[in-house]
Amino acid sequence: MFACAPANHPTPMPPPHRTDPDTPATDWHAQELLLMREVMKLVGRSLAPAFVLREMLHLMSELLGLNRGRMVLADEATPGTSGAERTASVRHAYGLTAEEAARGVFRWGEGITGRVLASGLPAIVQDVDAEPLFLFRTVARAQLPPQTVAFIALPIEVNGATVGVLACHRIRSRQRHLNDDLALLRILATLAGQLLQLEQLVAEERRQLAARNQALEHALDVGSARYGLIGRSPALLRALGELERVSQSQATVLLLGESGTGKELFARAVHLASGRRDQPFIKVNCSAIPDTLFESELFGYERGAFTGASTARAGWFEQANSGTIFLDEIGELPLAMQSKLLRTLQEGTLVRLGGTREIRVDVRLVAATNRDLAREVQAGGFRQDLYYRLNVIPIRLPSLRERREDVRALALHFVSRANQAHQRNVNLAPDALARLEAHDWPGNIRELGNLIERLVLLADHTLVTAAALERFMPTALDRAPPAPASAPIPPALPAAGGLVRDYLSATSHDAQTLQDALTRHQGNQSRAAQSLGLTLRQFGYRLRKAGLR
Ligand SMILES: Nc1ncnc2c1ncn2[C@@H]1O[C@H](COP(=O)(O)OP(=O)(O)OP(=O)(O)O)[C@@H](O)[C@H]1O
Repeated sequence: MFACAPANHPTPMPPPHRTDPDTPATDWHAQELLLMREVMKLVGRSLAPAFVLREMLHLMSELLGLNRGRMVLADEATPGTSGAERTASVRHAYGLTAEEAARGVFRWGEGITGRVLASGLPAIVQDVDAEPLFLFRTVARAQLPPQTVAFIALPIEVNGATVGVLACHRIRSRQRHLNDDLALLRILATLAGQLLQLEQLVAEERRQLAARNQALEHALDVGSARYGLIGRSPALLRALGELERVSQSQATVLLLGESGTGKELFARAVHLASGRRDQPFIKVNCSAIPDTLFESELFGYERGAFTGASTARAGWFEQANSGTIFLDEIGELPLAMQSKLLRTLQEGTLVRLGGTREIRVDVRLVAATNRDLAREVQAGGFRQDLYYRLNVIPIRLPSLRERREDVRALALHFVSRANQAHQRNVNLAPDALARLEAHDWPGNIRELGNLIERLVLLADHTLVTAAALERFMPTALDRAPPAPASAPIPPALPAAGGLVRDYLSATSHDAQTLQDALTRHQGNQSRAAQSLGLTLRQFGYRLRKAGLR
């Protein structure tokens, strides 16, 4: 007979039977204590429920004759599964074959096990043969002893919800009271629930740690392994992949891309990813050096090479020895210097200005340009042989338009950088981030970085919404076309003695002119300086004087 009894009113049991197979002298109380002691020892040894629960079922059988014990636990509900469709399966068992355990799957409400799952109440079947609801699904009748077999099933609860069933068979007629079994099984079911709850907590904690770990790994990835390059767009990762493939070789890398796409950061990444990472990285902006100074800047000079050369000086190439030299805007290199550069690249030697001695240098060249060098070659402005030499490994850097997915990450990166620099606490609202993402960014990352810096300094509220952002967004007016990439360097700076610049008043340009030049060139200081006929250094000095930097 099947009975679903509330926890504190177990079904009354028949008196012990004479045909009890147990030894009359069995001290059940001692057996129970032994079982509890062993189970507690197991818990102390391992909190892994799989191990403890299986051993618990084993001890139930060995010490108390509660056979074919099993834990039937709720299966993960797939989204949209209704209550009635939920299932539970045998997860831990003792005395069942693998096939029997595999058959033990029950829907909520199905058979005795399903009813315990659905009601949360214990069930005692005094005689499985007399109970129409008994399914014999897991263990066929033929596999059970021929005597009258009882079945006990108790709910396992976690946080007040039924998550499974602890069940077993026993010969009904034994010396030992069924009520005693029920009382003990209750304790074991409670313990099982606590172990499962603990397992859930550990799994949740582990999930949180894994997520945190992933976030930290991501930060590390972004911060160091990926050389400070923010972004995960396929276009950026493709360029980065190409970079990493060639970084170990000594070949010259030519970085191609619009202004502000991160060519300098990439050049540093080539250096950092190579075996030269502990050696110098020297950056030379070719557009900031007047023609007359190129040779002495790049290759150095000997004492007395020109008026004012009172001591010898090593040029950038020598200073970059064993490391990497980054020639930015290489399209600006005058033809005469192109030949000298080619010779140094081919022969690995240089001669200082005013000297005769050949100096050996081991330098890896990374060059960058936003010009179409092939066209320059056709137009006669760039040496073909140097072009071929430089173009061994061209890497094209995507514009920000081509990797809008990165705009958010970049914007947040710049916000945090500017907040730190200016001790502010400005944040971007989701609609502001969406607005930034929708913009075309003709000035690329530099333009985005500059906008965020202005915003952090000037925003009225700490949370910047799309509406508040609007006044900072570049207008058509700001988008005066940048100076043509092939514009000649303005004929400012006639050099005395070929190498010493003329004096130019430090107040030669007012703040507004400097700011306008910067705006016209999307914050690119080299180009802004160039457009005013200043060197980068002169421009920087004037910016500082005008309080703009
Ligand atoms: N992927 C990136 N992650 C973070 N910051 C970036 C990234 N790319 C560029 N930047 C930042 O954007 C600004 C412009 O980058 P960079 O100076 O390297 O551009 P560029 O292509 O060399 O420009 P130009 O050709 O005008 O010299 C810099 O402040 C740089 O730190």
